Amino acid sequence: MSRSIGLDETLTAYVRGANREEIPALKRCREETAKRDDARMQISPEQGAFMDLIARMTGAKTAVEIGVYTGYSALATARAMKDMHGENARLFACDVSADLIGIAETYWADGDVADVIQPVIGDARRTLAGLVEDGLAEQVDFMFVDADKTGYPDYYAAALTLLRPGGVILFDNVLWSGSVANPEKTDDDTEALRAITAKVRRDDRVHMAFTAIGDGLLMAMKK
Ligand SMILES: C[S@@+](CC[C@H](N)C(=O)[O-])C[C@H]1O[C@@H](n2cnc3c(N)ncnc32)[C@H](O)[C@@H]1O
Repeated sequence: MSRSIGLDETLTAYVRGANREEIPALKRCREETAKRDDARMQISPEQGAFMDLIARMTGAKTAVEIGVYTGYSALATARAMKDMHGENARLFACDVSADLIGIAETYWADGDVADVIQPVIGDARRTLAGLVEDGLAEQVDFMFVDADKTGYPDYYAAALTLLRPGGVILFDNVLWSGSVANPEKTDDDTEALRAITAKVRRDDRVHMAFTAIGDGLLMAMKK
């Protein structure tokens, strides 16, 4: 599991203690995922709390997540959505890995949100195009992008079609552990993250904020 960039252990503990306790299914997802070698892919509990609130602030009834991993962020989001809209909420949870979706589904069942999460296995570029074909243009309230960094520009283009006016998109990892501010880092992922930040910054179709929550969270609201 990740911790917010720049915070030491003491401040991280304070931030976690200042937030409300996770529901048991989120706690189990976090604790069991921590035993995996790739656990740093998971968002932090404070980012989960933040996403819960953004979902509530946008009144999210229809949402899309790209990059599920073991299901923590989708569970946090779907729980807020189901509290507001009951079984009418729908979160499309996209990942290339059927194995990971299978793990996530155990936590979603535990958190009583399996009925409002529709897992979609495959490359998210195709999944998003499919959602547009299925008539979801301008129907989506909230999107969270936390997958392959070089895909972010494509996900943003699709998001501008899918989001309703006032809908919000969050891009995770836009600080990339600080690499984006290091001119010596020119790998594809770092360059893609710089590019999406620059693109959103100059895009008149959205309001935006670049924040240092987690590993950097770029937020945009469609006008
Ligand atoms: C950083 S993890 C997501 C963490 C997750 N949001 C959480 O809360 O724990 C990134 C995920 O993106 C998935 N992924 C990578 N490339 C993808 C693609 N092109 N389409 C869909 N999912 C992808 C990976 O399989 C992985 O599970």
